Amino acid sequence: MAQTVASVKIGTRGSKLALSQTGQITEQLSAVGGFDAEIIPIKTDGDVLTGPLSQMGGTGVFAAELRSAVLDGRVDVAVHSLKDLPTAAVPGLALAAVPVRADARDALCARDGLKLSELPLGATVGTGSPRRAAQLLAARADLLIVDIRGNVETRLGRVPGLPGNPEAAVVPGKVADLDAVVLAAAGLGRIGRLEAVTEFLEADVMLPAPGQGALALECRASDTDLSAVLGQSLAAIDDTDTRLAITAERALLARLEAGCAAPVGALAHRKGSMLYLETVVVSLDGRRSLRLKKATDGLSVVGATLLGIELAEELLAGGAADLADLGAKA
Ligand SMILES: NCc1[nH]cc(CCC(=O)O)c1CC(=O)O
Repeated sequence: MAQTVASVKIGTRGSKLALSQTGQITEQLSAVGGFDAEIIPIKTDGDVLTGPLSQMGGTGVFAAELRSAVLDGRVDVAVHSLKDLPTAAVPGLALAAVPVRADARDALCARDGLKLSELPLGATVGTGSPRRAAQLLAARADLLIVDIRGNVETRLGRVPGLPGNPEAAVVPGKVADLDAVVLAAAGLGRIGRLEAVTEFLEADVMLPAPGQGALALECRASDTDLSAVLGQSLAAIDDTDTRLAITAERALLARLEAGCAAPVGALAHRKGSMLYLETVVVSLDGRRSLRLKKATDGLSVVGATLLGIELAEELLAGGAADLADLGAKA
């Protein structure tokens, strides 16, 4: 490289959350140095279309356009939220880095500082996620789940009085009509809205989506020019434990052939010489669930993958497919 500084194009969705996480990652990559970085927002169908997520072809819409931008050279690297990245491998793309995971938990953001157990009978809780809805109903059958979508701030805006919400008068026509919403703690942290959280939901109440809280950097698999410039930086931000955990979670999801709307939670973590994976499948009404946990001492990508596949097969043997439509996209 001698004295030349190459410019690396980093692709991201254009939402505030995506821009903020991409900005943070770009700073970490640049700290290792040797290149200039340019952040390029890519519009995705998920950003443009409105209406229920379930009618837009699933979460894959968020990732597909970013992925084609990498493949056709509009950008060199894409920064994805890992939980929005379909598990099927895309020829020509490589998972270049998985940075250390942020808080994987879901978080309740309720009016008046209320916790889940303190919400009044029949309280309204907003979420567009069947996984969150089913687990909320499993904990509190009386809740009224309201299907909402939109970006993180729009969702927070549905709950009156949350710290950081704009004054009601500033957003005419927007009603704060819900008792609570549930969002990923990681996303709230990345846009500086953690003070809206009234309760972090632990794994026994709500298991997160596979990959939640983690990011993925994807680049062209055969781009040797890029790896010469960026290889060291990518290696520096890659986190082995996070890679193992998300590998197990995603192998489970892939083996279940679970669609984006499947009420499946999964969370893995390494502790000492073991990798643990916990999973739950819940019927949409929250009445029936199957929860399993398994560990391996195979601390490798292969070991993690096998752990995910084996736990998925135990779920299927236990009747997971009778509890819920695992392939559900709607
Ligand atoms: N489905 C949207 C989405 N994709 C990634 C995050 C942020 C958290 C993360 O990186 O896992 C969110 C928002 C949310 O679920 O609250």
